[in-house]
Amino acid sequence: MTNNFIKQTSAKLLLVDDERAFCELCALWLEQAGYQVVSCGDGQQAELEFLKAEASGDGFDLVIHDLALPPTFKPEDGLAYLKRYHNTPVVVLTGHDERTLALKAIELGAEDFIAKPVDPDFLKIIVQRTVEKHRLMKQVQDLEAELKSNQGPNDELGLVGVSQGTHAIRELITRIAPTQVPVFIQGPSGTGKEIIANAIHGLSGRSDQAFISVHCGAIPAELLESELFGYKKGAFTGADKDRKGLLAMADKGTLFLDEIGEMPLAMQVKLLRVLQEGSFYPVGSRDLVTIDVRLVSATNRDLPLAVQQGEFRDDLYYRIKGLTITTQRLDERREDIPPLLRAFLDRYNEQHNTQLTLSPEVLHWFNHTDWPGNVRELKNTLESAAAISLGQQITLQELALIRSDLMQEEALNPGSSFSSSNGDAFAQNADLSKPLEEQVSALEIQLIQAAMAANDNNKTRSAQQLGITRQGLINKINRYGLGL
Ligand SMILES: Nc1ncnc2c1ncn2[C@@H]1O[C@H](COP(=O)(O)OP(=O)(O)OP(=O)(O)O)[C@@H](O)[C@H]1O
Repeated sequence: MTNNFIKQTSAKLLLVDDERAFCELCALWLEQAGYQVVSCGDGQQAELEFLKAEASGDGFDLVIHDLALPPTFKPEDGLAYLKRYHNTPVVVLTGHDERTLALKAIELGAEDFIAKPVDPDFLKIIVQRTVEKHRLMKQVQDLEAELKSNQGPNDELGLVGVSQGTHAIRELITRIAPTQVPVFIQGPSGTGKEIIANAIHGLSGRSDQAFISVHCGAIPAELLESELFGYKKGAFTGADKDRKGLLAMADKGTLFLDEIGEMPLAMQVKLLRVLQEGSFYPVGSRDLVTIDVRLVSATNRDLPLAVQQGEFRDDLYYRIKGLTITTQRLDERREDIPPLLRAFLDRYNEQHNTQLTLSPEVLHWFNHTDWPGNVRELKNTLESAAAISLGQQITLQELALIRSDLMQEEALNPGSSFSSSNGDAFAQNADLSKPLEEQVSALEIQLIQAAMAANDNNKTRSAQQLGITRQGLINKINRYGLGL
């Protein structure tokens, strides 16, 4: 109630009417109702005031606009002003017999109309209703935007994250995907290189064709050639029928050569030839196969160094290099951790038809632990914890069952990680001289602060974590005067 009152009374209004006495009277009524009012006698001056306020970041909440203004005093001309106040509601002032004009104004986007002579109570009601409606709409828009940005653009790219690095990669993907330029992705293991390759394919003109992923390091060297090129029946012992290779399968689509740094030198020569000529012979065949593939390759090795050391062919490196995308270790972009957790937990809940959340301590631990295995390790840890969790909320004790480092930390520093979630510890620390209500409030404050700290002060996520509504959380923050 108090909040509403403060908001309402601090609204800023632009009043545009050339009748000075009327303007002054209206302004007086509105100021008495607690509004800030700026009055203008003509449309041009009003537009100037409007733009000035917008530019200063303190725009108007509502424009009240007469339509018969100088120089023409024609209401039809006044209608032209309406579209200048984009995103700000306008209430028009009309003569008492100007019903058609009022309807036209509404059609053009005006929020409402007030017929002259103006009744002060009616004016205040219309102003209050319009201002409040737009504030609510704005709040909804802000919340939606906040929700989106908290999750990180978890769009069709599937690349979750809010860090500058992740944003830049997303931008590169959208720009390079529609072209035919080869893309080379380098970065540590588990940082999303395959997701990036997939996203490039998904946004390219080849998206309805195959995306063939070849794990060059996982296929034994002696099999790599037949896997890539395919073979003809009888080409070698065991080749009892013709078999199409991965290169041919990728025709018209995207070929993703993962761990290309592991490709044996002999195979590198053959691959280079295919990339240069766009054709090859399957093993044991004389029939030339022509292919058209978009090449995306990835490695966690330092490929230029491998080139220097003679372990990777420089001509192949320059052929595949095209545009280079470099992914960062998760520890270098820790702000991606909360949105990644959110996305993985949402996915887990959807797949398992559960509604698991993370306790504030668990979230805190995830945010402050080192992740040498990067996003893959984070995801596996979260999914394992979710799988063994018995309640609605994953607790630190459950996490400790699958993370020996957490156990050790607790053994070395008893009570450190578990204190606020361990019932026994809490009971031992309880101060029975204080009333229950006071202690419950103290615990509530602790949990709110922990959730807010673990969620980078994001109220929506903290509320989700605590299992309450966002408004509920805000009420508690205000009630306890936490000023978060
Ligand atoms: N930004 C991200 N958004 C969502 N999921 C991600 C992100 N980064 C990585 N992952 C997930 O982490 C796991 C590992 O990602 P991926 O296989 O793409 O990494 P990689 O860099 O190719 O690893 P490697 O070098 O070991 O092949 C996958 O389950 C992937 O879905």
